[in-house]
Amino acid sequence: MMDKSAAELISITKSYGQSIAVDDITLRIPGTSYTCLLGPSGCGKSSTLRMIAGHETVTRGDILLGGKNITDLPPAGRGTAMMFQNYALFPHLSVADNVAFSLKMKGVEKSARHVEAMKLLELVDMVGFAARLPAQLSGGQQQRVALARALITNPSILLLDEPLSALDPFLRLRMRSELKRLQRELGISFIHVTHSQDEALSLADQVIVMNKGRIEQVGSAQDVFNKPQTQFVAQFMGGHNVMRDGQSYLAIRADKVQISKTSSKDGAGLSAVVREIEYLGTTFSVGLDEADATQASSPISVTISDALFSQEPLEIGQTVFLNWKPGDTHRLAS
Ligand SMILES: Nc1ncnc2c1ncn2[C@@H]1O[C@H](COP(=O)(O)OP(=O)(O)OP(=O)(O)O)[C@@H](O)[C@H]1O
Repeated sequence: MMDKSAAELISITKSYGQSIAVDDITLRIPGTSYTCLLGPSGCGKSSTLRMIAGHETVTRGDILLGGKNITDLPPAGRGTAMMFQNYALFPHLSVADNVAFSLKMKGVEKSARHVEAMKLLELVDMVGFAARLPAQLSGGQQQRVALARALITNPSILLLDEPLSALDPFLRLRMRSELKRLQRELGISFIHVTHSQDEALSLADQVIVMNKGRIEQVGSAQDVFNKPQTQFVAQFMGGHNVMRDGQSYLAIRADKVQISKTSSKDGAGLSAVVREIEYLGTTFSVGLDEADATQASSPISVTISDALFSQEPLEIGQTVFLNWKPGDTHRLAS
């Protein structure tokens, strides 16, 4: 039997008037998986999520969940639940009543919905806060309540729109592992929209990189980071240099480029001038310009360990030679 939490988007397009926000995307979300939709602002990731949730109509295409076509179903009839960026809790309702809200709408009797709400609050470790109002909670606690409220409908897919962006960096890391734990424990699929590369890489079984309403690349976190297929993905994921090689482009990770102060005997190595040195704690990031570029070329970024840099410190303005193993380069499609 088909996994209830597997979804398919088939040739989905979303237009707002004349402008196309999502342009004919086709996508498979495996069951019981954590998927991140990643891309810059305006690339269409929220529109895609809202179409899956049923909060936005689909201009063209079909959405299947567990093999069933849900394209034209109302949000509550889809088997999806959504958690919003601002949590959207009702300020005048207690935590328990917020969590139980959708059961009330379904006509579930008071004591039964209270029992369910407490179960969900236990799942997110918030039982002790059941009687409080949202205003009496921290941002992280409000978020847990919002999660409990979304999960009480027993969805096959939980949709999360920038769920961590309102939290401070410390809490963000904690909630990140919490989300992953919940997804595993519940055995459903999470689809999480983010513009943060770190967030997507650390959470997702499947990363979907979007750009201008289209999908640039789909793959595991490691694939998308180590084997970017396009210039956009290499540059957006960061940590890579994109270099022209004849008619095409190559990507190479910043930590795979070696800097030496002298050229090797066979004269190999790209001559470059050090323009910037940034200390990042355990590593140094060195920015360089190609010394004899015939045309405008983008700066090259090299990451070296703290230990290596200390052995042979570099100076701004110094000319050095860059080398890398051919096997570490990666040809880009465009
Ligand atoms: N309700 C709307 N009416 C008109 N245009 C819209 C509407 N919602 C989104 N858009 C446009 O559609 C495009 C995609 O927006 P969307 O919110 O899906 O992108 P996003 O990748 O989620 O961006 P962000 O990270 O900034 O939220 C943008 O150009 C946006 O201005």
